[in-house]
Amino acid sequence: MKTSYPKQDIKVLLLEGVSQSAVETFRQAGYTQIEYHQKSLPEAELKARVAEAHIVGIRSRSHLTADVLAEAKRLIAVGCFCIGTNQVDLATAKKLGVPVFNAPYSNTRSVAELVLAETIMLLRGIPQKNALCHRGGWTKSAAGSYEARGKTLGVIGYGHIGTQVGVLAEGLGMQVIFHDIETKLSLGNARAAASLDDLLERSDVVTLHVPETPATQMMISAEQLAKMRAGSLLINASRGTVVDIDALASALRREHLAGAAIDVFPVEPKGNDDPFVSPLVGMDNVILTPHIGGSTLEAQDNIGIEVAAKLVRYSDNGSTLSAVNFPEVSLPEHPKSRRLLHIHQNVPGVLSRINELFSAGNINIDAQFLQTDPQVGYVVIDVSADEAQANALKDKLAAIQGTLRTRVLY
Ligand SMILES: NC(=O)c1ccc[n+]([C@@H]2O[C@H](COP(=O)([O-])OP(=O)(O)OC[C@H]3O[C@@H](n4cnc5c(N)ncnc54)[C@H](O)[C@@H]3O)[C@@H](O)[C@H]2O)c1
Ligand SMILES: O=C(O)CC[C@@H](O)C(=O)O
Repeated sequence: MKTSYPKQDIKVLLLEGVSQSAVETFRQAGYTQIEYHQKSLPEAELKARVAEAHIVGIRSRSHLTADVLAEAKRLIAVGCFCIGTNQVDLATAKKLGVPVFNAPYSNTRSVAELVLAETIMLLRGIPQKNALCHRGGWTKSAAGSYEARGKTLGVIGYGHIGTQVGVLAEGLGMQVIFHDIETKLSLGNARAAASLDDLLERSDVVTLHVPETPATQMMISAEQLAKMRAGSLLINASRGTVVDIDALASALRREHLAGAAIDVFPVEPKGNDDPFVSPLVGMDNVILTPHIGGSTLEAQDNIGIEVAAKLVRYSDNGSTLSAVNFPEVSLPEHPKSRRLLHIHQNVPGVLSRINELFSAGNINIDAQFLQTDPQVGYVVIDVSADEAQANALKDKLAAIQGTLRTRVLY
């Protein structure tokens, strides 16, 4: 059956070197117009490219702000080929009728493994020993070197990654305590700390696994660092805005903290050719990594398939299951019907005007799916109609006041 919007007309823009598995997933689904960039784009170019695109795929460096999204007149959906979605103005995307998808679990294990490795390295003082050996030095000594066994790991943000870190750390014989804003089921022998301060005061190693939100901005500042135990260690593989990096540098210089492992920074280079600047550069007891917590081939390959498949499913079938900013519907295929999508502001009267259109046109509705949230309504209507009727209906649907987006899928 011919669609009103053939796949070969749908432009897919993929940025930041997302895995080739994403490209392959789009190709296998019949999408041919795929523009691929290894890097993020400067804002003016990003706006120009997004203005042409129907589907945009990014990682953590491309910021889809309200300004950028204002250019995105044709945009159907956004894919974040990662876990974090803080780089997209989700509320604006929703107001524009654009669902945003991500891969909420695909790199969880990769981050957890790195954090576990860093915990051991930091406890043994390996970063500074390694640095000294590279300079021709030799510090064969047990001073400042500890086993992980029996030490307390404080996990801040006990979600997918935090729980995995906790489980792996228990395997090493560590005691795990955690702090979260939600009540969480403890895995293994992990226990909730009484408060963030309680966690900071009791932990030998503190690891951060919170999302970037207004509440987590600078949640570890001078005051919190001062509450950490003398000689303790900090790991941040969450978001750069969560830690006051100058205060951390100062705590390390004063040797209040014995070391740190930092993967994410308040300002990160736009690409691999840009310089990296941080007050932590040159500190031998700090492991610095270029935001690669989730960058393993396994994770990137899985993320490419998962997010591309979600975008294809939405574009082909209308399903929004697991969208992070949008009413979720999981739709069956009705190949004998025509499928129309209507995304609208959730204000009284829109649905009745939609239904009036079908009854006035004497069009039989085979199935109808509706999901709303306080701002947006998403209705999918399967009808017995020919192509011309479906396209005429689409135009009438588009004229209903409050309409954000409408399409004929097939
Ligand atoms: N370094 C990397 O490459 C990398 C890779 C993946 C994810 N991340 C980051 O890690 C974050 C966590 O990932 P996840 O999959 O575990 O997310 P998640 O949503 O499963 O878990 C986050 C947890 O943090 C808790 N939380 C939120 N606000 C909090 C607050 N103010 N105080 C305490 N707890 C709070 C939530 O309740 C939740 O349990 C992501 O949002 C992303 O920013 C980084
Ligand atoms: O791949 C990226 O750029 C981001 C990785 C990580 O921070 C995530 O949110 O999944």
